[in-house]
Amino acid sequence: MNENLDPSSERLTNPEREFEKALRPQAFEDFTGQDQVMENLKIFVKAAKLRGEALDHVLLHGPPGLGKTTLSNIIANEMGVNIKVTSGPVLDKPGDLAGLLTNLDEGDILFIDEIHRLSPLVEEYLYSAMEDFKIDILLESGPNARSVQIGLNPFTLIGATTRSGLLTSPLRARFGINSRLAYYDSKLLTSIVLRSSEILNTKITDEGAYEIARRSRGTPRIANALLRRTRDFAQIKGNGSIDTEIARFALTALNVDEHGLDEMDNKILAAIIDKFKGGPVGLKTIATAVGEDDGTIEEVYEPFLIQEGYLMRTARGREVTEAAYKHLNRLYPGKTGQLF
Ligand SMILES: Nc1ncnc2c1ncn2[C@@H]1O[C@H](COP(=O)(O)OP(=O)(O)OP(=O)(O)O)[C@@H](O)[C@H]1O
Ligand SMILES: [Mg+2]
Repeated sequence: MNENLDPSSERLTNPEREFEKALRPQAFEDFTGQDQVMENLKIFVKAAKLRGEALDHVLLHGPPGLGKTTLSNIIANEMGVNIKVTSGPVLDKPGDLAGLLTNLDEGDILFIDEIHRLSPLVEEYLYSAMEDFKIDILLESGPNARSVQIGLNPFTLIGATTRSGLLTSPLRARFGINSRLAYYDSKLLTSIVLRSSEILNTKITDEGAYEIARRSRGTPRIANALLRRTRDFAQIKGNGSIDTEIARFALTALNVDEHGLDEMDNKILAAIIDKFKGGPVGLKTIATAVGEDDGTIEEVYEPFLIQEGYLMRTARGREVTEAAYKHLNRLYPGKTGQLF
């Protein structure tokens, strides 16, 4: 897969990160889509502000690039509070967390990205902080060591995860607000592409924007990345503005197919068909066959392939659908058990 189009933010290059920042919506009204989630959040934020209280803890989950980090920053802006950002793997001892928590002002937000990767020790430490706004701190060490409980300012924890299935139930239960972000449809992504083009000062036709949008795996981050690449093609191969023709040319050159599946999507489907007779086959086996991490396949690629009807998750493993055979121009052997 082209590394710049990788939907997972961990692998973004520096210019990509800068670009994301510039395009990131700052207020509720700039954020497109996720209507149900947004409607609720707006109410919760408004109510918390009216009462002059910290917002309840928020868990945001969903595939990479759909707006979890963006939304957390928007919530901080709308609440008019500070946001401190950290992530699960970075917090390796309770002490790290204590330092962050004791520095929060009333109502502030602590954003923990990849919250499914907290160590059990840190996670447990978080429980009383979230529930009672209290933590235990160890004073001195050795024989004189004793722990004292200190109170924290009421704060809001926002946790983001691409893998909510890996959260423990005690942690999950401590979030009052639990929002799942879904893939965006082409219409919403078209408006996101149009908005981004305006910020980037790039001319684009509605049809050109739609062409990029419908091939972006339902993901704003990918739509923006494809827009950026397409803009390069428009500058070098055209007159700088983007229309359908330039968009098609660029997307083909970037190995994004007609249906918006990228190289890894197609590799996964092809492996299941060609090596495992269409499945069912286990996730780990697929991962080995395509040379990708099984967690990444499960959290990044699979949800979209399932949503688009190319793949099914069954009790016996992953199976491709007839649509996958058609998509890859392979002869469909019929359903299992009805082989001719
Ligand atoms: N609803 C939206 N409207 C406009 N732009 C959006 C929207 N959601 C996301 N974006 C754009 O997509 C980019 C990626 O979003 P963001 O970083 O918030 O995703 P994420 O869910 O946190 O991903 P990850 O799981 O990889 O951390 C942002 O820079 C932003 O510009
Ligand atoms: Mg993020």
